[in-house]
Amino acid sequence: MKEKGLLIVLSGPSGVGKGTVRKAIFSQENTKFEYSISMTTRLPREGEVDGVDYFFKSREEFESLIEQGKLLEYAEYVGNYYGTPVDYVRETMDDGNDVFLEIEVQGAKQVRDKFPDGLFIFLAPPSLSELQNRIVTRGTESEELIRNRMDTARSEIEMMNLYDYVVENNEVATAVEKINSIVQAEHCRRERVEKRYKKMLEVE
Ligand SMILES: Nc1ncnc2c1ncn2[C@@H]1O[C@H](COP(=O)(O)OP(=O)(O)OP(=O)(O)O)[C@@H](O)[C@H]1O
Ligand SMILES: Nc1nc2c(ncn2[C@@H]2O[C@H](COP(=O)(O)O)[C@@H](O)[C@H]2O)c(=O)[nH]1
Repeated sequence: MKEKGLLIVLSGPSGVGKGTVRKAIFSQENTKFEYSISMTTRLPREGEVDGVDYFFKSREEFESLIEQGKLLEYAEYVGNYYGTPVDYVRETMDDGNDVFLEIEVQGAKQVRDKFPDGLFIFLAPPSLSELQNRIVTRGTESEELIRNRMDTARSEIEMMNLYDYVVENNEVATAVEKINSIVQAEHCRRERVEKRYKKMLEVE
């Protein structure tokens, strides 16, 4: 039987650099992860493409997906819904491929409840002032939304002790290297456990 893929969850406050780090990971030639494109009711930002950055949905469409049980997790974040399509995640893992989710903290908590053996990584900012500086510099949010996202960030940072790993995003390349090593180490750990388990079953 095929080994199941690993579920990798990258989470952290808005503006910390999750998208930047994820894009850097996926731009590596040897990346073997599959990225799960989320659904959202947020309007596309300039340059964002439906089916690439997100699947953009109306509130009615999103609520219907919730009712049909089509989402692995979802959250209402600063006035919009965001969620992960469950079929894509399960099918990809069943095919033996690792799935990479880039989601906010409430959603990560729901995934943890459903997939306790997933790999949960919290991307942390060097400081709150640098976090604010990054959201402001990105230039995509109004002043009010920046305030809301920063308020939410404080409570999100308090949740970082629930994660398997915390990676500080000081330099993008260093954060990417750390995440690669964490995933590699997790694969090795699982292989070792699997071998011991098979050996034990052979003996008895
Ligand atoms: N290590 C870094 N050093 C300096 N700037 C960074 C770093 N990582 C990301 N940034 C910048 O910070 C801003 C926010 O990054 P990004 O959009 O990737 O964050 P995010 O966590 O995905 O945000 P959101 O959750 O709102 O989607 C961008 O302008 C990005 O270029
Ligand atoms: N719970 C989920 N959160 C998600 C998902 N996809 C993205 N996100 C997170 O939402 C915030 C805001 O995103 P933005 O694109 O509007 O800046 C950010 O933290 C994303 O990581 C998802 O499927 N579920």
